[in-house]
Amino acid sequence: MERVVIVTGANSGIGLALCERLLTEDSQLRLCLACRNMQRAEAARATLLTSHTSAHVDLLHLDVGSVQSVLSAAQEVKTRYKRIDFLYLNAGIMPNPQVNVRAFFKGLFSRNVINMFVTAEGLLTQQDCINSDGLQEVFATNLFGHFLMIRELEPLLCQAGHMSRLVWTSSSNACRSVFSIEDMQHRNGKEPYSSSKYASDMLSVALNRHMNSQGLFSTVTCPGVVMTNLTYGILPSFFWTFIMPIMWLIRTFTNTFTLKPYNGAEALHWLFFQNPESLDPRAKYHSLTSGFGRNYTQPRQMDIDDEMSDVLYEKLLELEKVVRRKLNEQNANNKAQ
Ligand SMILES: NC(=O)C1=CN([C@@H]2O[C@H](COP(=O)(O)OP(=O)(O)OC[C@H]3O[C@@H](n4cnc5c(N)ncnc54)[C@H](OP(=O)(O)O)[C@@H]3O)[C@@H](O)[C@H]2O)C=CC1
Ligand SMILES: CC(C)CCC[C@@H](C)[C@H]1CC[C@H]2C3=C(CC[C@]12C)[C@@]1(C)CCC(=O)[C@@H](C)[C@@H]1CC3
Repeated sequence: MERVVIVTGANSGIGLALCERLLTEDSQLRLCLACRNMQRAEAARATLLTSHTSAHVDLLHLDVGSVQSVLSAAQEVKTRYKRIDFLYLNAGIMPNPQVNVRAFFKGLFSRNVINMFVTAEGLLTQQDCINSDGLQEVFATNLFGHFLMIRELEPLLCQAGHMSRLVWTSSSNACRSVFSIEDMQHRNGKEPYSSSKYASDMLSVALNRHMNSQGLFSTVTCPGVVMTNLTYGILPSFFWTFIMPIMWLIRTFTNTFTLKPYNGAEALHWLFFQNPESLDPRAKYHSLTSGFGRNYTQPRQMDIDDEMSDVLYEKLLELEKVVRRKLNEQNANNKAQ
């Protein structure tokens, strides 16, 4: 039976590179690109079909930052497929990023310099906003929409005698000290991206505890620093081109400067071939590229508290109830009018 693989945010960057790599390995896949912009999704599909002419590539309209869109998309998935083998939770945003140039130059001459280039800890802030569901946009896109999608697709992900997989594109920018369980949406902070990525790491740990017995396994990855639309939103592409020789040099010290989307997708691709029971649920699987350009995957332990990850899971379930209630009320009001 052909395997069904859904990738969110598949129309560009790491998501698109993953699709390309998966089709190269298995042309029998049923690959579904879940994207918010159908024009960009069509273009990505056309690119994939140019190199894989007989591939099965479906499109799904999904704005993962909108509750209504997630519910409609999940409904559509249930009519199309009987089972999901892999759900790659890759879509992500970092809106209005600001680089703290002072902290950067201070870090450059500190003992922490390598860590600064790997994690960007303390270097980046973002301006978040509230979306039409009343949720913080970064939290809604990077975490909650994906959570809701998983909940909706449980019947297709948890099937007797079969193992299904969730794979998160997290980040080494995920930081425990930035996340607060009392403010899981990060309404009061300036690092919503880092907070949302740490939350996805915790959610993955909690999902494994709650869902492994039903055949659902979750894994977290970090693609490294990759030149994509996300990084071009931090600094313009000409700047990155200008500092490229320095980035190649940094690669010889850290291996986390994977730079190309193909390299950044390494861990996502590697996980596709692993037995989920042999993976460490508390590890983040990093895509790495050596100074000589060799790609490989390496697990690194995450700094996660089991108790806090369970509290987060419960809080997400509570929020799910609230947003569903709100949506039902809205729909009832619309009908009454
Ligand atoms: N680049 C890097 O250095 C790193 C990236 N990551 C993570 O990798 C993932 C992929 O990002 P990357 O490839 O770099 O950047 P891109 O911006 O190229 O890719 C992000 C993808 O997510 C999609 N997306 C964004 N918001 C939504 C939404 N609301 N609904 C559906 N799709 C959405 C984008 O669609 P659209 O084209 O319509 O905007 C795009 O396809 C992200 O989760 C990011 O946080 C992690 C660490 C480092
Ligand atoms: C002269 C300039 C002020 C130089 C600034 C360099 C920074 C913009 C980069 C240094 C480390 C980079 C980095 C990321 C973005 C760009 C830097 C801050 C990420 C945060 C991109 C997205 C991620 O998820 C992380 C894994 C990256 C970590 C390193």
